[in-house]
Order: sequence, then C-alpha cells, then structure tokens
Amino acid sequence: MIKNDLFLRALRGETVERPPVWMMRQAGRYLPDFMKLKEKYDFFTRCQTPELATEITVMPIDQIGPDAAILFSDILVIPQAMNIEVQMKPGVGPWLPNPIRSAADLDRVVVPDVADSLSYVMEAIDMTKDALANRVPLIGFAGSPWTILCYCVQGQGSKNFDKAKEFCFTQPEAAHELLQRITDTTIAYLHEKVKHGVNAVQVFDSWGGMLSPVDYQEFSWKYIQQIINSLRPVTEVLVFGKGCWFALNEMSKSGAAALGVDWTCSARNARYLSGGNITLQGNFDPSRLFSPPAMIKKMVKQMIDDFGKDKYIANLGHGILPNIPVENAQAFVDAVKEY
Ligand SMILES: Cc1c2[nH]c(c1CCC(=O)O)Cc1[nH]c(c(CCC(=O)O)c1C)Cc1[nH]c(c(CCC(=O)O)c1C)Cc1[nH]c(c(C)c1CCC(=O)O)C2
Repeated sequence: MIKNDLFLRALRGETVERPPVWMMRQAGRYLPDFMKLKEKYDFFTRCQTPELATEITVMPIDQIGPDAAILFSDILVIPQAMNIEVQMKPGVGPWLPNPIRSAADLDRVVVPDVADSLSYVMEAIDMTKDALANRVPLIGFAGSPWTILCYCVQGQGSKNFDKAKEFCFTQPEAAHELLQRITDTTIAYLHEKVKHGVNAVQVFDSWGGMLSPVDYQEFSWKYIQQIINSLRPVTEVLVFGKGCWFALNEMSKSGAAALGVDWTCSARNARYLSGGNITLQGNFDPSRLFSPPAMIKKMVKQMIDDFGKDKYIANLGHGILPNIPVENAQAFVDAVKEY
C-alpha cells in the first residue's frame, strides 16, 4: 500500500537495499517556507489547524525527501488536553503558568476523552494521509510520561529539571498518580492516532537521561513499558530516550520495534547494549549538520558502516537545530539515499 515502505521494513527487521532516513523535528525551523507560516500563525494555532499541520508535515517530504513523515504537532498537547495550561512563549519555549507541585494540584488534572479534546490532531492525520497519498509512512508520536511530567511540574524547559525531580522524590505518590494519568491519556491518544492511520508511533523520552538508572526504571521506563504493551498489538512502537543508553538492554526486551540512540553513544556500544538484534535509529550529532555538505556525506557513510545497513534507521541523535542550512539537511538525507 505504502509506495516507499523502507522505513516499515527496517522496523520489522527485514533486509533492505539501503537504510531509511528521516530527521527528528524535520518539520521545522530550518525550512524557509515554515518560517513564513510561523510569522503568520502562533505555535498552537499551527498545531490546532489541520490544514496548517498538514502543510508543515508534508513540506520536508516534498522539499528534502526523507523516507517517513512525522506529524507536525507537539508532545505538550497532552497536558493541554488534561486541563493543564501550556503556552509557547517566543524566545522562551514551553511555558506552563500553573505547574503541578502538590497532590492538591492534581484535583484539576483530568484523563480526557482524547477523540474529543484532541480531535484536531485526528483531523490533521486524516488530511495528512490524503496529502501524502501513500508516498511514505506517517509517524505518530507522544512524549513519555516522565518527559511530560517534567514540563507539568517544572513549568518550563530546564537544564536539569530539578523541580520535577524534587517532586518525584518528595511526593512519590502524587508523582506516580500524575504519571499514571498521563500514561492512560497517552495510550488512548496513540490508539486513536493508529485508528486514523498513522503507520508507527514514536515515544520521545527527551529527558529520561536526567534520571539515574534506578530512578529511570521507577519514574520513566515502567510507564513507557505500559504504552508499548498496549500499542504493540496494533502498530510498531519506537522509543527514543535521550541520554538513556544505560537502559538499552532492558528496552531491547520490551516489545518495542526500534530504539533511538543519541550521538553520545557509539554504534558499537548501542548494538552491544541492545543485544545486536533490534532495529536502532540515530544518531548523527545535530550540530554536525553545520559541517560542509561533503563532510556530512563522509560522516553519514561512516555512521551507516558502523551501525550496518540492516535493522537500522538513519536519523539525527536529537531534533534538527533551527539554524541549519537547508542544503546541509539535504546532504544528510541524500548521503543515506546514495549509500
Ligand atoms: C521536548 C519536546 C517538545 N516537543 C517535542 C519534544 C520531543 C522531541 C525533542 O526532544 O526535541 C516533539 C515535537 N515538537 C514538534 C514536533 C513535530 C514533528 C517533527 O518535525 O519532529 C515534534 C515531534 C514541533 C515543534 N515544537 C516546537 C517547535 C518550535 C517552535 C515553533 O515552531 O514556533 C516545533 C517546530 C516547540 C517546542 N516544543 C517543545 C520544545 C522544547 C519546544 C522548543 C521551543 C523553542 O525552541 O522555541 C517540547
């Protein structure tokens, strides 16, 4: 059905002519056409207007040519649907004016009917599926419960998410209650996305690496495992844990189809830790896209040689940076296609 199904074949561990490639945050600020839309519409208007979300999702497919599309949206639509206000402040990033800091604060946090409260995401998926016309698969996504808790408690981005960790370690019962409500919402949300036709789902645990290996099990992994258990009967699940190399072994036994790796972990180490049999995705240093195209191409070839062409999805080790020249993003994608 999908014309270019390289991404799905790599997820299933099948032999491929070359690895598939896409870039985390590929629908974004390095594209001049995206910047034009950004001038006209604020962030959540772009997320909540299916026509705009569709246009932005398809933009990199038409202009750069990766092997998979990822829906333009944000992980923070989940707390919004749970009745936690989230704003996107220009120059600051996510801003939550009423963060969760106590058990009492949980009184206002709901597990919503996602088909209703996040209907705009589902409309965007329907519209994007039409616009893609089966050219490439569409990836749906959500933040991990821990990563969502980080924003709900901290109230904004942070270098160490100290308030989120303090909340977990001083009020563990409230923290687990919040994590479970986020998990229940996320599971329903991802199932709804699958019903609307996404071909795989990725869980972003962007701040998993803030936790020690022991705390990671208790406050993050336990909940991601619930998501995998619930979704794997209906779709392939990818898990990207930034800074979570220490959990790769456990993750490899979880039923996830693929694991994301950031650029601080070598291919050899990632293969070793994950048991050598599961599909891995990553891990080009996003800052390396500042290098000239010829250098990018050389380094991408080396990266594929290191991971191996099979059971591998070429990607960045985290989201693309806003000020990357388009030609350099293009060189990254082309280098994989030329492999
Ligand atoms: C932590 C996180 C967030 N959002 C997301 C994560 C996990 C991935 C990661 O770790 O990078 C996930 C995300 N956010 C966005 C996507 C769209 C699809 C894609 O292209 O990958 C995805 C998959 C769009 C976006 N989400 C955001 C932008 C940039 C702001 C804008 O376009 O106005 C985009 C394109 C805003 C956002 N949203 C969030 C942050 C930290 C920011 C950046 C604020 C800033 O740098 O100004 C929360």
